[in-house]
Amino acid sequence: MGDLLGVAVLGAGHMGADHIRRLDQVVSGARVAAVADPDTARAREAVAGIEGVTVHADALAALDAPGVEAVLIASPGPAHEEALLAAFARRLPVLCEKPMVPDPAGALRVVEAEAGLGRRLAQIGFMRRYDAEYRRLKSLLDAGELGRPLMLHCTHRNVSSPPHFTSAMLIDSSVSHEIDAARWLLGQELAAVTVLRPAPSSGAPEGLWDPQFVVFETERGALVDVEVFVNCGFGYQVRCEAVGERGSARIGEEHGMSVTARGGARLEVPQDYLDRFADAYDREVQTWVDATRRGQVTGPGAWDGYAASVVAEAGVRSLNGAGRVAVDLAPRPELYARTGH
Ligand SMILES: NC(=O)c1ccc[n+]([C@@H]2O[C@H](COP(=O)([O-])OP(=O)(O)OC[C@H]3O[C@@H](n4cnc5c(N)ncnc54)[C@H](O)[C@@H]3O)[C@@H](O)[C@H]2O)c1
Ligand SMILES: O[C@H]1[C@H](O)[C@@H](O)[C@H](O)[C@@H](O)[C@H]1O
Repeated sequence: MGDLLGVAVLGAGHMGADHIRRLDQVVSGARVAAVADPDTARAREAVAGIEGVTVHADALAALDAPGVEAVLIASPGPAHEEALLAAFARRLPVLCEKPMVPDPAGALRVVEAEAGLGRRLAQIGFMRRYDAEYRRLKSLLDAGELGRPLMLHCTHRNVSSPPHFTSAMLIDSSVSHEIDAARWLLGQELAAVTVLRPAPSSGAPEGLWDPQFVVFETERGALVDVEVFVNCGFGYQVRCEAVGERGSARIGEEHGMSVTARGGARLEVPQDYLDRFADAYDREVQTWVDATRRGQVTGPGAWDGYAASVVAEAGVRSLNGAGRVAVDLAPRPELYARTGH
């Protein structure tokens, strides 16, 4: 390994371009060595001013480019499986954006491929685990101050959804964060899911079931509810309240600047995830680079990505009329024996 970890970034869209900037300007110990995007103009724009980086239309060509020692996958979810398996074949450590692989069968193939290597190479981009507020809530729950957790009440609102967004993506793209956060905060698997939907908002694109209300039952009898509303129009709001037998704790309320002007006061609300979770993404990628340089994987892994896909797919079946759907996970390979891996 050189002085700086050489990273290939696959996908130079919203997330990929932001990660390229982060690797180049924020994170220490790494450099962008290669970028792949079928839209090569977009890739070139994302690396403008960065030296020593090669641009590729094909993702696999970027993995084989000079100086590549690790991979950051920020292409759309359906492209992730091929990229993950190709990285494993080359023994390259990977940070893969969520959803790891939206289809559970593909997600299981990724788990089995990594388990077959006998060592972890993949970290999944569930960045809320690196958010300061989520970490405080996790510490509080682990310390037992709230007593046994009974419920999590979650809110996940986006100002608007991208044009390609489908009703299923409210669950397998947006709620995938709550699925991972709930599993991590509670240290339990999610055992069943029921999705309800009110009459759609008139602010949602025609045909999109937005908002939705999702209820998870955990394996030890806690409940997790999620309001997901991706065309709310007014702000990016991610909240979570944990209710235990002896207390409750709430995060996500106090973001933005408090402004007093013209005889009134207002609290500015972030408008997107890049703003709300900026520090979390920075900590996520820095931690990944540091661990990779030590030859370790410390963050959420392929099993977490797989579990999220299975739970989300059950949620999509519920959304499509199946009522309460039980979650059926494959046996957990020994490689992922420890919670959160
Ligand atoms: N962690 C988060 O909060 C967060 C936020 C946004 C997006 N994401 C995830 O990041 C990923 C990318 O989302 P986005 O919003 O940047 O999408 P985007 O549409 O803005 O960008 C995707 C880019 O990938 C390119 N691409 C398509 N197929 C490719 C392939 N096979 N190899 C390489 N590049 C390919 C596209 O041309 C496009 O430029 C998704 O998995 C998404 O769920 C995560
Ligand atoms: O891909 C994005 C991203 O994961 C965001 O964090 C989430 O708030 C959005 O709903 C989702 O569409």
